[in-house]
Amino acid sequence: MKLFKSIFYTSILLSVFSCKTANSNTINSNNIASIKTNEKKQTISVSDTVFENLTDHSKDFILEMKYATNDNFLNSKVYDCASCYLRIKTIKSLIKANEEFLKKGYRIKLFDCYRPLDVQKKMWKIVPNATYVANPKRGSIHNRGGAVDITIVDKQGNELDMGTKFDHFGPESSHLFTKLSSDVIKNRKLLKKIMIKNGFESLDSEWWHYNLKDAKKDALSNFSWNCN
Ligand SMILES: C[C@@H](N)C(=O)N[C@H](C)C(=O)O
Ligand SMILES: [Zn+2]
Repeated sequence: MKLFKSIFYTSILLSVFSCKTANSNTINSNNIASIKTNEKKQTISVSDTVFENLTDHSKDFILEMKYATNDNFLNSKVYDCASCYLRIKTIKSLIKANEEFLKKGYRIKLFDCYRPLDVQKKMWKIVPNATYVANPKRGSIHNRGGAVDITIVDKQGNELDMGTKFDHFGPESSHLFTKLSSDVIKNRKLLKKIMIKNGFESLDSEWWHYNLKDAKKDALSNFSWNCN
């Protein structure tokens, strides 16, 4: 009888324990897995479209945000402060491109990043020419957080010779313009090659402008970033 009782209670204990273990394992593994999956899904979709400050992700860029100064074709400071906001997917591709430049002893200098739609309208009033300024009715990829205006600098911070200044609205700025020194052609080619390799496309008329390929369908924005 004693033996029977001890077998009976032991089997009850074992079954409760195994049931709990199996149950909690199943629940835990399912829940954790699904929560993680959900979190992962959310992280991927949110992080790729959200706007963030480039310098929160990398300090390896040089910023010379021209529209935060009076030294631009508007002759007016149209940004409150010099920050480079972009969608995270643009930041990711830009960092990869910059890593390639760094390996070669160069880095990217930025002249412009995300640009509010109202600033695009101001630009269009001054230069209503879609070769050089995107029509705000359609919007620029800058307004979608997917375009950058850039050049390359060496270890001393000297800009490589690209043949014209940034925002020179003339044929000499075009990738198709050939009456340029071999150095200029080489420098433009280097910029283009690395940017295209990392998910960007060039604009024929402006050697400095690059659009993230995967940004055309993103929404136009008009927010101004916080300067504090
Ligand atoms: C204004 C110039 N820096 C520029 O970015 N032009 C392109 C075409 C744009 O406005 O998208
Ligand atoms: Zn541009």
